[in-house]
Amino acid sequence: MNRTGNILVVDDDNAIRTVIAQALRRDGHRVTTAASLGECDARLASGLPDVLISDVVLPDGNGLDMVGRVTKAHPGLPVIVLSAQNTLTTAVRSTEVGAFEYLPKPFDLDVLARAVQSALARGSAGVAEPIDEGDRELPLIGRSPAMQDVYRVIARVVSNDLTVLVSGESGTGKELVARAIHDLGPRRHAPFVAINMAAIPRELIEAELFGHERGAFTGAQARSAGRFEQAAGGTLFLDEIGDMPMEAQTRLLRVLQSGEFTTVGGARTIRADVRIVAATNKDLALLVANGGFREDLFYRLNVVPISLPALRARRQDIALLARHFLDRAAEGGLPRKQLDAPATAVLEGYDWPGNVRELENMMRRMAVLSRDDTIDANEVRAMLGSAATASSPAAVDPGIAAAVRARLERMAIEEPAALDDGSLYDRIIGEVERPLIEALLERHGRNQLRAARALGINRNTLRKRLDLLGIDF
Ligand SMILES: Nc1ncnc2c1ncn2[C@@H]1O[C@H](COP(=O)(O)OP(=O)(O)OP(=O)(O)O)[C@@H](O)[C@H]1O
Repeated sequence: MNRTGNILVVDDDNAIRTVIAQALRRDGHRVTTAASLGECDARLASGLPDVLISDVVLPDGNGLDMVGRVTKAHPGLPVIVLSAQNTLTTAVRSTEVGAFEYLPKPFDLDVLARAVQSALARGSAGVAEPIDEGDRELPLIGRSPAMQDVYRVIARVVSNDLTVLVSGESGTGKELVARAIHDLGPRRHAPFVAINMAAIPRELIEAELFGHERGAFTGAQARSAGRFEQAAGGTLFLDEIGDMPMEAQTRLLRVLQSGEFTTVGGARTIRADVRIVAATNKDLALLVANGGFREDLFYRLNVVPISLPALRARRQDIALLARHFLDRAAEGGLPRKQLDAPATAVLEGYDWPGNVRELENMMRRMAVLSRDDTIDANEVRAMLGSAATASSPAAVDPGIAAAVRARLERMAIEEPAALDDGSLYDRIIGEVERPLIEALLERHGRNQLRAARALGINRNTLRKRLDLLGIDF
């Protein structure tokens, strides 16, 4: 059954305030509103609501500072933060100041209604203690809805020790997420230690993880601390966990169950005081189904799953990331460069099989190689090679796209039957092909060999096309 309660909505945008208030009233809640921090303080002074909903940017100050004060003074009051500044900073700051929930704008009213329900259900049963916030730089760039989801999960796990399993294609930022979880949480003053299961010989993985005693195996000349010990108090990042050999999986599972581990070849048992973040670019559930990964270990690791989107699934972040990497290159002493709008469009149209890493590397190369301060679309296309032109809808000149659309519209009026008679492809391509070939012949002094080379077709093909299109040569 739905609970109802007193809700205070703080937002300086009249329309948003009204829409939220109406929706919540429809659900049976009693709603008061405030358009500023001053008004909010006045409402709070005359009585606490059951749930406070607040925007971040308010005309007389920052909503998050107010939320921090309110949650400190009234730890039982659940606060839902709304924000159009959709960064990891806002998501994490919201959690740190003790907010119950963070919703990036624009949000779905149903989602807000559900958040209000769980806030009422939680009531004073316990809201996260506010954490003191220093000025920490947050590394993850991206404002797409897919990244917002990632930020919300990160914000939820930073202050606890739940095991996180990050999955995503290579270069999507899995290690960066692991580091963010470490850097933002209470373990940040202890080490972050990474180990890549795919990069270490299989027979050495257990010794690397748990350490070994002198003489434990051939070549073990001295006692060596493993990564679990090195990461004590901090975070252990198990990269490419899908490549972990079975025996090591069994041992890892025992450690996760008992909270203790034994060094290889030694009787010493050591308490495992680490937070585990694992990552995989393989489908671990599939590996489990095929018998390549222990099911019980999978569940132990997959307590909080974070799935990172491929860059092509969040194209709206590409411009932001590209600028960020150019700025970083400039800070690192390389020439400062910027991208013009068509160049950005080409980047946005490319599929980025290597994800953010590929974009980062390319921006560094552009910073070095591009001649002008402003990088243009041709340079980007040249750098991306044929892949960009072939796969990228954004790489099509907008003028050509508009001309083709206009041609189709004219056809629809003048000869509508042609739209359905199966000749469309040849007709339209023919219309584009003719001026292209003519222009190139002209450019190369009617030298067919050179025109064919420039077109990337052989001379015989060019001749056939000239014949077919009835072009004089
Ligand atoms: N959202 C992001 N914002 C800024 N930089 C990013 C982001 N995602 C990834 N990067 C950068 O891209 C590069 C690759 O990221 P990372 O090493 O975390 O990827 P990964 O998924 O762990 O890759 P792999 O599976 O190949 O190990 C790094 O240099 C990282 O700093």
